[in-house]
Amino acid sequence: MAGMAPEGSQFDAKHYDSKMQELLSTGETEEFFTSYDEVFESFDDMGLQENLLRGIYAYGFEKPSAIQQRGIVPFCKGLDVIQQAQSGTGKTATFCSGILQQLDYGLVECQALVLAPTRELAQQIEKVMRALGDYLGVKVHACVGGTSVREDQRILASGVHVVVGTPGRVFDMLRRQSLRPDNIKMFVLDEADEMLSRGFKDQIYDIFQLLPSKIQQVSLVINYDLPTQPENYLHRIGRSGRFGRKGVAINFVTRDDERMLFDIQKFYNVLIEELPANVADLL
Ligand SMILES: Nc1ncnc2c1ncn2[C@@H]1O[C@H](COP(=O)(O)OP(=O)(O)OP(=O)(O)O)[C@@H](O)[C@H]1O
Repeated sequence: MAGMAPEGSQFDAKHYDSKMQELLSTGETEEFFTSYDEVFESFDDMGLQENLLRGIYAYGFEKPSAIQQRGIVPFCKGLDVIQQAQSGTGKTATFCSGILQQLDYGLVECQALVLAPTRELAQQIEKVMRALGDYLGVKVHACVGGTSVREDQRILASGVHVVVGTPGRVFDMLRRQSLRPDNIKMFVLDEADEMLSRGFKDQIYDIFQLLPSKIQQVSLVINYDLPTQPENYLHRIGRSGRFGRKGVAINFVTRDDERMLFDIQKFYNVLIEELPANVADLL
């Protein structure tokens, strides 16, 4: 997991900061920041599988939302992605589509793991994944606390492509080897800010330790304000990426944030591309 110390089970902020300073001073930030500016105004233009498109349209979506226009394609290209968007802007469907596009349906093994902070949210994501992937025949299961462990084990043993869950139960399933991590290649941390501040940090770290080392990560951080100090921007978006790996950050900002956005661009000497004027019009 990003930014976590290789040894020990705690995020080591000091180690992280010194690594960041090192990275910034060598000027090798290009590898780290990739401004992804491609916008796809229709689902049809994204190169998605026919049966995924059918699922998307059958679910009632006609036009992708702002985050979907920018977030689905980089995910499908296998990039590590960080997506920041306000609540209700369509981020769930963004990562669900990205996962559904990339699954190997001939292999009924868990290939994508999504972690969410609450049982309700995990179950909601499961429903969206199942609906969008209806024509693809996706097998998805929600592994959450408060449900029968036996039943979870039975469903996992019968074979699934995607597991959506809360950290405690997911770790339990991995520990019991009911959930085999060998084929997991995509990892999504939904509401990453919430999860990392809720005391899930150690559990997430423990889970991540059990996953294969080459894995695509997506962290979705919602309702994220810009930091009050430009120096902290990299800290925030960088925390979910790995050193030397490429990623994409999409920021939703208001007029009040313009000054800070300007300072951030100046501080890092990067250009953050503009976002659409009105998200609501796109939904
Ligand atoms: N392209 C779209 N067209 C129409 N409706 C959409 C589209 N994308 C998402 N929606 C709908 O908008 C609502 C919010 O979407 P979603 O749950 O993905 O957003 P979210 O950012 O994950 O929200 P939250 O943070 O509240 O969970 C849902 O009812 C979803 O079905």
